[in-house]
Amino acid sequence: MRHAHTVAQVRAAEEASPDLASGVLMQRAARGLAHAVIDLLGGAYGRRVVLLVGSGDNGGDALYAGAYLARRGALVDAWLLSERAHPGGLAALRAAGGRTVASAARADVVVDGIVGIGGRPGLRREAVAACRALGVRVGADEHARPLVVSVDLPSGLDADTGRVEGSHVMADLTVTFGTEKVAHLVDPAAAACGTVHLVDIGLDLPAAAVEALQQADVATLLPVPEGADHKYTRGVVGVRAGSATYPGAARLCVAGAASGLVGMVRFRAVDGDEDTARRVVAARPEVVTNAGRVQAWVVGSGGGDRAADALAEAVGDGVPVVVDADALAAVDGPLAVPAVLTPHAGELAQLLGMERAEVEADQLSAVRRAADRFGAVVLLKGRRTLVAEPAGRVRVNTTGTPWLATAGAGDVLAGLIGSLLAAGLDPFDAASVGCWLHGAAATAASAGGPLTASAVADALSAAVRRVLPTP
Ligand SMILES: NC(=O)C1=CN([C@@H]2O[C@H](COP(=O)(O)OP(=O)(O)OC[C@H]3O[C@@H](n4cnc5c(N)ncnc54)[C@H](O)[C@@H]3O)[C@@H](O)[C@H]2O)[C@@H](O)CC1
Ligand SMILES: Nc1ncnc2c1ncn2[C@@H]1O[C@H](COP(=O)(O)OP(=O)(O)O)[C@@H](O)[C@H]1O
Ligand SMILES: [K+]
Repeated sequence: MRHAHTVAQVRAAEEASPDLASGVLMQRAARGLAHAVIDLLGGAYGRRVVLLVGSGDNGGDALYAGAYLARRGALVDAWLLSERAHPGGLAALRAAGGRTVASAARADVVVDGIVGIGGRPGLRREAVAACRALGVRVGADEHARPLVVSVDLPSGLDADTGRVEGSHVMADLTVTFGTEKVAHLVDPAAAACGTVHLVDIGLDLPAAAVEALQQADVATLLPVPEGADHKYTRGVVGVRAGSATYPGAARLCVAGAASGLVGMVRFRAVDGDEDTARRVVAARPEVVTNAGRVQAWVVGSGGGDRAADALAEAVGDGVPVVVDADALAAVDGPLAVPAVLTPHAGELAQLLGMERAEVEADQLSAVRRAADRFGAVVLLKGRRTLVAEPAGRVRVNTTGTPWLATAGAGDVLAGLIGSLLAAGLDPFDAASVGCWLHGAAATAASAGGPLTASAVADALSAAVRRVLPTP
């Protein structure tokens, strides 16, 4: 599991550490930072390193790491952006042969120690000017540039929210300490961090604010059939998706449900259209289309005008339900059954009465608000899909590829989550394991190239197999 904590949690853990006062925490941080820079550059000797140094301990980390790099033969210049700089770090850098400079134009790597978790969002004018002089991207501008390593957090980001306000550094690599921060995992801030490398400095931390499943976590959560299981004990997932207008959505949702994680998939067309059902069975002969019991329903993908009725009928069955696409419009408060709502940003904006841009700018608070208001697990789809439950836990998904942004991919995801619910996972685990597998299948099927929703569905069984221990 990857964990992200808030600044307040990190501060409290640092205060409680016996190694804070002696400066040992900072030494661990700086050494980890220096090693990450050496790994990135493939060595230190002869490399031109410019440190951008702010007034706080974030600048101190950069200075001590600079001293370490200078001792290994790097040419290290520290550009001090404030009249104050960490005195111990400055002395260490000078003793190692590093220099302080008032400007610089060229570097193999820029180490961004302007501001870390102690900063307010946005960059000051001098910091923006220094970044520009060195070709460090601040926000969306693009030009030829050196590698940029941010210390703890790309300067200018808000550590706790995932929001972006004002200018900020765009990093290739962010080296963080003790634990990840929310901004490392949650978009849009996460998109500014590049690769995130965590250095353990020995902090003792409480439960995380945000977490991200890793393959090992998915392996422990996956439903695996046992000796005496039969198809009904493994679970039956019901799909009420597609319509005469959108018959493809029915097939894609069923394909997501039919990756083999449940004993049976039962399909019912939302508008009762027999043609849709026939086409689903033609594509997937293992799917049954008669009425009967299910352990979870998926409702709404491509469901057209009758999705609200289909949702009401599914809820009437008293089993957990995945509410997707057209059925989301019928949700105006908590449902009578455990539910996973699967909106993209536009659908979540409608659910909350907000603008889409507001949801995209503050994804974490929007998904938390929706989980609280609808008393359900809410999965907000995007590059970094978020899964929130009413009790406050949040997971962020880090698998996938931008090629997954393709029509019908959401139908596959809804079916997959439904199958995990029917197999017995609770809604929070079903949603977060579902988007992890969906992203992993997409990455494998894409292999760096174009992707269709059908290809994602076809790759699901193999993605599950890769997670399971080898027999
Ligand atoms: N406390 C500890 O034990 C450890 C702290 N560490 C480092 O310490 C950092 C936190 O240090 P600080 O609490 O000194 O805070 P920072 O160094 O993150 O920032 C505070 C300083 O930046 C200035 N500042 C605030 N907003 C700014 C902005 N938008 N633009 C430019 N300057 C701004 C403030 O005037 C203040 O002097 C962490 O991010 C991490 O890098 C690490 O060394 C690990 C151990
Ligand atoms: N930039 C991106 N990078 C990775 N995955 C993405 C990106 N944009 C969207 N996705 C994923 O693609 C899928 C799109 O689903 P959705 O918007 O519901 O499409 P549809 O309604 O056509 O099925 C979601 O799983 C979402 O998380
Ligand atoms: K920084």
